[in-house]
Amino acid sequence: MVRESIDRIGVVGAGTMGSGIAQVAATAGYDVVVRDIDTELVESGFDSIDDSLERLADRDDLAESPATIRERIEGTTALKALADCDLVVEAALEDLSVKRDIFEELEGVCEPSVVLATNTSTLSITSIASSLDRPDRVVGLHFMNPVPIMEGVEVVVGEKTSGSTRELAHGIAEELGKTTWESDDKPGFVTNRILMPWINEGIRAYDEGVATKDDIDAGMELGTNVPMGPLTLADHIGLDVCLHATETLHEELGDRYRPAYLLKRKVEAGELGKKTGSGFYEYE
Ligand SMILES: NC(=O)c1ccc[n+]([C@@H]2O[C@H](COP(=O)([O-])OP(=O)(O)OC[C@H]3O[C@@H](n4cnc5c(N)ncnc54)[C@H](O)[C@@H]3O)[C@@H](O)[C@H]2O)c1
Repeated sequence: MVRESIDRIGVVGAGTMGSGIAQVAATAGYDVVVRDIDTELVESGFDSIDDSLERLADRDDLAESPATIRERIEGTTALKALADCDLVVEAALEDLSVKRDIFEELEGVCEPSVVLATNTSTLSITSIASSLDRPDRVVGLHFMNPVPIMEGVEVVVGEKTSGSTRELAHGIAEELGKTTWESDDKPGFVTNRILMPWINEGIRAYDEGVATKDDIDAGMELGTNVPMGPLTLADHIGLDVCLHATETLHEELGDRYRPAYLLKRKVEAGELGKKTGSGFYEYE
């Protein structure tokens, strides 16, 4: 059985997603411990949380003050500080061997009843859990970016994920104010399996001169009612993230997922989108 009563949530990784997950958990009243590999990275995660909480407070979107919410979050560089957590969500690098190592360490640190969730975008839950004694307590809890704003969470069920782990994943996401759907542990799950080829095709259309980048984005926004066209969305996600996800899908699912030529060239040139100030568009 898995532990159902959750008071304290551990988050591994204080980057874009980990800091967002810590923030929504603390906002929902949970005590949170966030772990990253060095103090500066933990501090930078706290800076993002502070900025985001201030913005939400300015819009009257918080029931408590940012300071009260923030007090519930502790930072650490020691994984063993997660020993008394009732649930852990891993949001470290999208790299199978890094995630496997983290889960093996977590298995040594956390009680056997504690569910260990991963926020992976494309990696197999079954592969991440494959070397564990208790793979039944591993599940995908795929939050969307930016976590405090996006309502959806994809629950991904691995080969060995137990029914009680799966139930807990849906339940906790709902406690955090999210709405869930479920995917089997197939490459890219529901979201990235469909989103990444859409972005990739937008990049190919631009590279092959079908239209200007603005017209490709306008065509998809005005013509299909999506909030952002593929090139703008790629810049927001990060072109390196899009390339990595597409390469994983290509490896698993074959030629229809081959990354667009221009996506690879942009990443090699260090033009990763909004985060580097330039991608398909320029940013201040
Ligand atoms: N960014 C997105 O849009 C998005 C959306 C959904 C899911 N994801 C997934 O979430 C995960 C995190 O992505 P991100 O965008 O936050 O990445 P990020 O690079 O912003 O943050 C990752 C953090 O993990 C830390 N880290 C690395 N190894 C660690 C370890 N052993 N222990 C603790 N921390 C460690 C890094 O120092 C870094 O701060 C990835 O699996 C990614 O695929 C990302």
